[in-house]
Amino acid sequence: MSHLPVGDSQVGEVNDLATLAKLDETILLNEVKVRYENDRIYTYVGDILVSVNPFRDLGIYGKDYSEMYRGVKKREEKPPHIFAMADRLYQDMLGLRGTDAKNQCVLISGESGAGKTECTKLIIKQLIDLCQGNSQLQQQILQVNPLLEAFGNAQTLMNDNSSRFGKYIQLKFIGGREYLLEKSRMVRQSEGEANFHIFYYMFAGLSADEQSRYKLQDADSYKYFSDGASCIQTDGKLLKERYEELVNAIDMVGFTDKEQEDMFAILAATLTVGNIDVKADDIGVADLLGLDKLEMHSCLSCSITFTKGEEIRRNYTLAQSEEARDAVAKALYGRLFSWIVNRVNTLLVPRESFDPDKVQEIGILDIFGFEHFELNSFEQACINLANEQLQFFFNKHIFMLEQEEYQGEGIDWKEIKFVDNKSLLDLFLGRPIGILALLDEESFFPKATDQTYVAKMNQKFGKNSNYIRSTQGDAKSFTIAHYAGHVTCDSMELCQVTYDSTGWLEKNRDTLPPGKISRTGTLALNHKTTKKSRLNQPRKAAEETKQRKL
Ligand SMILES: Nc1ncnc2c1ncn2[C@@H]1O[C@H](COP(=O)(O)OP(=O)(O)OP(=O)(O)O)[C@@H](O)[C@H]1O
Repeated sequence: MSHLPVGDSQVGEVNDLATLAKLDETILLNEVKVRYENDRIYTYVGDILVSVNPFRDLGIYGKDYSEMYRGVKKREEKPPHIFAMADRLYQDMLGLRGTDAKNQCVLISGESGAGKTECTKLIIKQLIDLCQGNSQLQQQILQVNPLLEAFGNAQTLMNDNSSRFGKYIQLKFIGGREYLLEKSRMVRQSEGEANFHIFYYMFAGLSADEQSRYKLQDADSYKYFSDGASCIQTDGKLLKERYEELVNAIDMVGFTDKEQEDMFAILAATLTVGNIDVKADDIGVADLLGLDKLEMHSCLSCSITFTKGEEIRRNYTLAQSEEARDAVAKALYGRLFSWIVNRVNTLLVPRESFDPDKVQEIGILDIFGFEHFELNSFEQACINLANEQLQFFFNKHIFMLEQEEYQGEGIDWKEIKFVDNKSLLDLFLGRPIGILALLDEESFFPKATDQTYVAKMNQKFGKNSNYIRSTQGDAKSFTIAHYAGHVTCDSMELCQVTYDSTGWLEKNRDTLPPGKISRTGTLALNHKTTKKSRLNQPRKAAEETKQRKL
């Protein structure tokens, strides 16, 4: 069916759109739409599998389907399916289709709520079924998702279970890496959005005794629930079930009881950090963190630098103290999350000895999708830039390399036109002058503000076709014409996202009051610092920004 020329086939009947005699954006969208209306959510376009989120159970992921897509010899024999993708990855990794055994990689891309994480889970599920390996290990791997989702996902306006971190999962040589956890969510959430799921599960699931052991107060009293915590009452039953699934997952993956207790103690303390009254002397949460109260208070109220052996103490303004407090909470949560990911990797390393050079792997990259809200901040800019980079990679891989190959082989080929987003990447990543380089530069100047940052951008990028300066005389916002995400907008023009620069400098600095968190659960604050080390902080921020550029 998939090889019918376009003239003989009905719209929606072709499984692989790359086989159509003519394919443009309108035809592609129409084909996918008609297939979707007939519950065919998957469509091939050459090597790519297009998936449309049905938002309902179509009954297509059970054992029967898993069996149907096992060891498929010819892809055309079966309708497109995510399990077919998994089967092909598996066969190619092992060299079962007549080619050399090779490591494989899947890149899953789409806007927020498109179904990327579900696709990731389905691929892992099918790969595990195909391996038929150690059943305890299989179960452990399957439990990693609910665990990471509890700590790394949250309700947003686009998706009730939105991933707020990117992940790259490596199967076989088991391991995972996290990218860019949205730590700012720990301390502030927009209207209609929520903190990370784990906090709500914790209140719904912990017994009264446990809550008192962790010194938890009434959920409504915590300032880090910006939009309230009423869901703990209204959705209590469901949240309790989720808590039980999570505790089961924690056990299955292999965390000890002590580690589990430590996790909840740190979560409770992190939440409590938000209620510190920086103007008052009493910092009760220091006890929860095992810290000296005076030391912690001092750390949140002033900076101390040493110049030529002389101590210079500068009191923070109220806003600076609050920033320092929130930075502690973000660092605690961020490090707890990293610790969990690292611990999962350690716990799931196969026990049998293996030669890393020979181990084949399948990598699955699932990052957050393009975001375009009413209010877009630094997090949206980072997420959208990551999506632009993926799109660039995709364009390069699919169009440019393919065309180069045709040219190299002297094949008569009419050049395909595609939208190249390189100019946008240059706008963001250019050095020495790009949006992020300027942000690093401004983060370095003590007197810089979010407004001076935007003013500099207006001056530097005023003539860039992807940069639109605000016409409102509003010095705090700017607009970017994005390539990624444009199908989510009304027209097929570039998607214009207006970013509000409030807090960008601070978020980019991501300054923790000088000191260190030595290990999860122990925050060793030491607010004495030297002039040199303070000056190094923007550089550290710049290094982290570099890491964010996936
Ligand atoms: N194949 C599917 N069948 C049925 N429902 C689905 C499917 N894929 C996704 N969904 C539904 O859509 C919701 C959103 O999907 P998912 O969380 O995978 O989106 P996402 O692209 O990862 O979003 P984000 O970028 O915000 O993390 C899921 O919670 C699920 O209810």
